[in-house]
Amino acid sequence: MSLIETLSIQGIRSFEPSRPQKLDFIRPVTLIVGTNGAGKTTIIECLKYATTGELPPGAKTNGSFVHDPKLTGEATIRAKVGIKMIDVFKQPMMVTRSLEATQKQNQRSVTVRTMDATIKRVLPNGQVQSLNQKCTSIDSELAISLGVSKPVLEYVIFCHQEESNWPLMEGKLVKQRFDEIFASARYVKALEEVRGLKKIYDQQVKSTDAELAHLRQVKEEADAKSRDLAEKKVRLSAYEEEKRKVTERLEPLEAALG
Ligand SMILES: Nc1ncnc2c1ncn2[C@@H]1O[C@H](COP(=O)(O)OP(=O)(O)OP(=O)(O)O)[C@@H](O)[C@H]1O
Repeated sequence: MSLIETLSIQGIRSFEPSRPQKLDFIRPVTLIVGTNGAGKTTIIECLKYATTGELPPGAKTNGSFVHDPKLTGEATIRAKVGIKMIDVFKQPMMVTRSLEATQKQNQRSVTVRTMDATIKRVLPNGQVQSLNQKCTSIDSELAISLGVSKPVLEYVIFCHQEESNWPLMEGKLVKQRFDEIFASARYVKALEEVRGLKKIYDQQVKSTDAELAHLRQVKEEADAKSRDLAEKKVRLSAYEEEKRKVTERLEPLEAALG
């Protein structure tokens, strides 16, 4: 089992951009309590963002996930979310994702860019391994390290409160999400591939059967011909024997005739 030990948040919603704030998660369970607007949802959103790379609903378009640049009077706010965890292989690792929100002059909207995502691992030999999104898929690496797939993290464990009713949504979407959660899409794909291969092999069997029938007929003809040849050879050797006997009788007669 993997375990998230700490979460560090900087410059996300009401979490200040000038320094990171750290939360320690305790075992067996950590309760997050606070008044309205205290930042409970933000903590879950940060956990979801750190583990899946997915921003909360609407955050890409209205930029509200990052601390509002208008509140500090700065054009750009750099935000960072990090988790320290123990992976399924019992190795410690750290995940950091950073974002940047820019408030353009004379524009109300804020543009948000994902800047970087890194994983740092302490290997069993004590060496520190560092991976970033330029050299690997951080989301896939994390799913392996956490031992939980991205759809389970996104739709079940860190499901956003605004999306918690998704099982009651339109049937097509519910099926799509269940397929993702149970990873059935790859089985459907594999099944499609197996069906395609079966079609190809069925056609090959059909044409091989037709060829076999033709070859059987050719073999029967060849067998008949070889039987005919053997008969003819027997008759030929009988004729040759008869010819030899006739020649034997003819020779003294020819000699007598002179
Ligand atoms: N872009 C932003 N910049 C700065 N502060 C923000 C930004 N977006 C939201 N906030 C503030 O961050 C806080 C977000 O709180 P959050 O929704 O996480 O609280 P909560 O504890 O889950 O509240 P509730 O119990 O009402 O669900 C609010 O106080 C909100 O005013």
